[in-house]
Amino acid sequence: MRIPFVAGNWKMNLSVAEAVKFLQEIKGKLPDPKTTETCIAASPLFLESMVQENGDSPLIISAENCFYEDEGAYTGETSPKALYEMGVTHTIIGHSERRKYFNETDDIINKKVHAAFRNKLTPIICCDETMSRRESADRISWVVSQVTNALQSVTPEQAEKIIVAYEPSWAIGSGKTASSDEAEEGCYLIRQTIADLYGDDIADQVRVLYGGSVNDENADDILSQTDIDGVLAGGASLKPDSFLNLANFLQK
Ligand SMILES: O=C(CO)COP(=O)(O)O
Repeated sequence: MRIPFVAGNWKMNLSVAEAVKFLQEIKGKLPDPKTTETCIAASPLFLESMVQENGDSPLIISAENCFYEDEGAYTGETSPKALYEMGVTHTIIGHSERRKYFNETDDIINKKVHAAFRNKLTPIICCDETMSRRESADRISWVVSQVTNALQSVTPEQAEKIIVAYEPSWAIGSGKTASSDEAEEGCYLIRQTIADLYGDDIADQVRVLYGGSVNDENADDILSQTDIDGVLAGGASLKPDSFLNLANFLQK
């Protein structure tokens, strides 16, 4: 039985003061984590204040990215070791914006997945699909190869803990959500790839999320799909009310 996972990715938005206020506003209003786990991924600048403000609230505090080395001469990078020390438990890895603007390759993403596990962080691995890929014949192999490459040398014990998000970049920030069938198809493909790599038992445990213009109007359709265990929302996670609507969706 997979526990639904509702996550927000704030990207490079809000301020430290706004982040803290957001956590104050949602405190006590989140679902029981036995029924739905909730998570916000934020800038590393905010994370320490957020962990402190969060206290024993069930909200999971995640980074949006981390580097693949623990420490060293890597100016400007975010250490996964320091994230763990700070009380952060999860990190997004391989978001399409990292792939597009920061040239992250599958190889870098795989190294980051290992760095996350080495530092006891749960990776939320994003799998992209551009519109040109969607329209081309190799789109299935593109999704399969991103998952396969991200998981190179990842053990079955580690693999069962990962969270994977299908986030077609043509649906991100565009207001154009994938239809529930398109979203299910992408998430199904990811689960099948994990089954091919690690077997059905592990594939059945891994949470697969959909992300791309999710809001409280389309969440119903998306979350009712068999292979979609939750959402990774950008814009709709920036306001406490709309995040709470998504977080509590399954309790209604
Ligand atoms: O990129 C996303 C989450 O990681 C999705 O962003 P939007 O929900 O704003 O489209």
